[in-house]
Amino acid sequence: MDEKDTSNFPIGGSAQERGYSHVPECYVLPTVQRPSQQSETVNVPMIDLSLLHQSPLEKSQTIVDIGEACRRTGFFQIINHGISESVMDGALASAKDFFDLPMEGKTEFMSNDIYKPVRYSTSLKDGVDKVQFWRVFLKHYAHPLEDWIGSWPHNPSRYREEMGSYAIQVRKVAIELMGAITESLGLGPTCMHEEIKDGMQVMAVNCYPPCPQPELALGLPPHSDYSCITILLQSCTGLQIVGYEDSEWRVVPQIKGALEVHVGDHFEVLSNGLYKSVVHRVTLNSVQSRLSVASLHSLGIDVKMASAGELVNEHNPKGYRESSFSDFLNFLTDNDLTEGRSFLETLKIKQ
Ligand SMILES: O=C(O)CCC(=O)C(=O)O
Ligand SMILES: [Fe+2]
Repeated sequence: MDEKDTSNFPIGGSAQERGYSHVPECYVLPTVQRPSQQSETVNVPMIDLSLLHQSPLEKSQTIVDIGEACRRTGFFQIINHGISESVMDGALASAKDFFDLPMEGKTEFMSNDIYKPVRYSTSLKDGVDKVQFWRVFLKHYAHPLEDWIGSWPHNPSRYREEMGSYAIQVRKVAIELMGAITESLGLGPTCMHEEIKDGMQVMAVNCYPPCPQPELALGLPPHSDYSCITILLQSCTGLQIVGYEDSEWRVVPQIKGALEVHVGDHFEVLSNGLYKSVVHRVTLNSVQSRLSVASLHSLGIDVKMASAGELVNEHNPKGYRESSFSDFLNFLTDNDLTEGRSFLETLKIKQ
């Protein structure tokens, strides 16, 4: 997620250090938006990515399973994706070290300018009476890595190497998955291959501090990602997705070594609505900080995503306007996602 932010609250440190625990009323969400503390765990489809490299039969069944998951929930988990646990642990550990730096180490990246390719900011809103979304984040472009890594934090010293190594590996997985998804749509594995290969990778490195009353606040409000797909690495549970059939929020389980995959808005558009961009949110806990690294993959900044002609017909007429990543950024300058505005809704063509 990306968002415009109006906070001037000092970022970093524990909730207590920031003084939130003294004024608990200031972050309460309206009752209907508060997270239930008894949410069930979602039964997430699990895809073994190594099967894409096995027999033609196993490969084609895996592509069918991926398509089914994109259609039913817009969400699945992957195992045997080829990224080692040490690389994933390194990304989370270097993120933690960055957020743990004293304020002076982070201020140079602090910005609310959503067009900046590297920025550090917060969703902790310091309005007169609302501090509802407890997230600090570092966001940076990541592809081509050599163009951007020089502007990433140089402190902690491990950051560039460890986050960079994860960035390269997760992008490889994303490219393979995007090919499998276009194939599952009947568009072939090389559909938009060049545009995808030259596309953007934006990494949202998120930290959710412990919240003294997690039942009254959220880490991130409900949203879908603008991307084609997002691959998410998390340090502990907290992510929830909403069921299409019953609108219930359910907890995404944390499975060691697995990564989460979200269908984003741009693949809902490409599929002309056959696949669903998953609506998700982040809940908090009172005990530990939660870290996540969301890697968002899209076409080039000004390259428009349109619904595939093959998927538009009299039974399924064109449902979406075309748009690019920069259209999304322009949308954000006038709209606040934390107030429930949705980019995808603006793309829908009313029949
Ligand atoms: O922290 C998470 O689990 C989700 C992050 C997310 O949804 C985002 O950065 O868009
Ligand atoms: Fe997201």
